[in-house]
Amino acid sequence: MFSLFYGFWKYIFSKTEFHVLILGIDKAGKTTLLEKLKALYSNLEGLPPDRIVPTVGLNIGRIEASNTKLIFWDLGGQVGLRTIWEKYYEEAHAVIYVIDASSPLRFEDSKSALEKVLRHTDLQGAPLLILANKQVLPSWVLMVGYEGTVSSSKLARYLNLMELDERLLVMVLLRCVLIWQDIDGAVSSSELARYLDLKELDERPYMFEGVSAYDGTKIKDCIDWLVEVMERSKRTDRLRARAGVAGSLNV
Ligand SMILES: Nc1nc2c(ncn2[C@@H]2O[C@H](COP(=O)(O)OP(=O)(O)OP(=O)(O)O)[C@@H](O)[C@H]2O)c(=O)[nH]1
Ligand SMILES: [Mg+2]
Repeated sequence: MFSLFYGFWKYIFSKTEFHVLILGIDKAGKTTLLEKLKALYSNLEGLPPDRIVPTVGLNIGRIEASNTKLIFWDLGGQVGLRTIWEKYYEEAHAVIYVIDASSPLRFEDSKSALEKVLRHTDLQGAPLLILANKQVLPSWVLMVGYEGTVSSSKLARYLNLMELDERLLVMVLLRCVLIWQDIDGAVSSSELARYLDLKELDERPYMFEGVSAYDGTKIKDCIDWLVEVMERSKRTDRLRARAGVAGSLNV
């Protein structure tokens, strides 16, 4: 009798748990996003961006949002590591696919990696959130300003490199302008959607959104959407039914 009540109590009050895969090619900003999620939804600080290194194995993050538990699996995006992704497909309720929207030269690689993900039968019907990341500029770029030229002395003051000789300073300046132009070119989520022109999205819920994993812009809106679609998704029903069958076989 007790176990019956306990089971009922657990059914009513326990929070639904969802597994969300964070995928995308290397340097897209997946781990930065994971650390930002931890910071936004828990008391944990989350690693600052300058302490994040390329992922080789798996990073796991747990948060609670909209009365559910979300478990994120963040995998490495380097070419040799992408074969590991599919080992996690079967258990995933949804996928967040991160794209560096400031690096058009890498869009083709992002697109083909994503198409491969979408073709995999183990991810059938999984809701998909595509993030056009890096929409917000780092603080030093904001400081020197969008318009007008950056004076070398102003930049030097900020970089605190006054002791370098002039030639080196010019090189540093050139590098900064290159980075600046790259970031300045971040494409919007709708432009990215047009470029990707994905064909296999029909039966799954999906959304494109421009975000910044650095400062958290739009991240909470994305998580709200994701929770809502996972709760309504047929895939969630299928995973639940399978877990139920597995549970009853274990009794
Ligand atoms: N400007 C800007 N840079 C970002 C943003 N998010 C991540 N980055 C930078 O992008 C680089 C790669 O970030 P990671 O989070 O390590 O990328 P990743 O997708 O986890 O890369 P792998 O682990 O190699 O697959 C780092 O230098 C980050 O600081 C962002 O929103 N804006
Ligand atoms: Mg990473």
